[in-house]
Amino acid sequence: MSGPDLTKTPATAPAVPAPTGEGGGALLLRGVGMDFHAGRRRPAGAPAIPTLVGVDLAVAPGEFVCIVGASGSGKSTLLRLVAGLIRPTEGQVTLDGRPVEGPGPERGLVCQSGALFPWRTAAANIAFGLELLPMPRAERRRRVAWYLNEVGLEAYGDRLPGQLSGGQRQRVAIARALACEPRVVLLDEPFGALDVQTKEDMQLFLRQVWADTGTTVLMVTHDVEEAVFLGQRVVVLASDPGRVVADLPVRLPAGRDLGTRRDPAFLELRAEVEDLVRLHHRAHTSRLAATAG
Ligand SMILES: Nc1ncnc2c1ncn2[C@@H]1O[C@H](COP(=O)(O)OP(=O)(O)OP(=O)(O)O)[C@@H](O)[C@H]1O
Repeated sequence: MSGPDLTKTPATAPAVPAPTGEGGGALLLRGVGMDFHAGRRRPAGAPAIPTLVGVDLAVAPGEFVCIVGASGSGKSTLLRLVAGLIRPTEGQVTLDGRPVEGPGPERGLVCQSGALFPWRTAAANIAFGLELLPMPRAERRRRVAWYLNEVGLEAYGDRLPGQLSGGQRQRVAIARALACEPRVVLLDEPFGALDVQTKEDMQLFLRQVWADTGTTVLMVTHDVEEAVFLGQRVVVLASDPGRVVADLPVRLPAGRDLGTRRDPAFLELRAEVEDLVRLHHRAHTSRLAATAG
């Protein structure tokens, strides 16, 4: 993986060394299970089946892994467990050998809506996480400038989120997550709300940012094409209970462009993953029908 492109650093902002993946980012889920109602009275109508069971997943430092699966298969739950927003009822999540016990700056989360602070400018949004870290003000300013530049928004630092397009807002959200130089970036359907063209641009942009920073990426998407285009591996979840049913390597060149989508290897893997998602979705809906009947 290449290092950061320092030629892109603005004259006013000396280069901030970006993470290279050598600083860690090894994620391990061992026997992870999540039952939201464990040990509590189950609310009427709540499913008796746990959300996730027996999830084993290893992500190497600097790897880009995508998770796909039908709606309700537990994709977001898995990401929230890794983010430390919720604790598993079974098993353990570790980052570089240390148990994940809550949120932390070494794991940056980006969700579909971006969730920017509407009263803060783009630059101030990116600065937010840095303000919580012990860091001289000049260093914070340098990092904000570097990441604004990295996401191609150096001219937009003073804009409020309401004055940015959807794609620009997501770029700010990604820059905000990256600015703390996390060992792992967690992305939950980050481009789900964007139009097709902007989504394609953002996918290319994300591959570039990943190549520049070398950070580990774990991304949830329901878009199989996006997962195969972006990931080095695609993990497929099935529902009821949510579990891993496939973990497939993406054997495509590292330098991906829009032509990659016409590569026979791409088309073959996309079809294989779509079939798996469909198969497990059908099995799920027939189980529901049988229960209702
Ligand atoms: N806080 C919660 N309390 C109870 N159940 C929950 C909670 N969060 C999620 N669930 C349940 O866990 C299951 C998986 O939800 P999750 O959002 O992880 O799925 P998903 O695969 O991300 O779905 P989608 O693709 O529709 O976003 C669902 O049945 C959902 O109702």
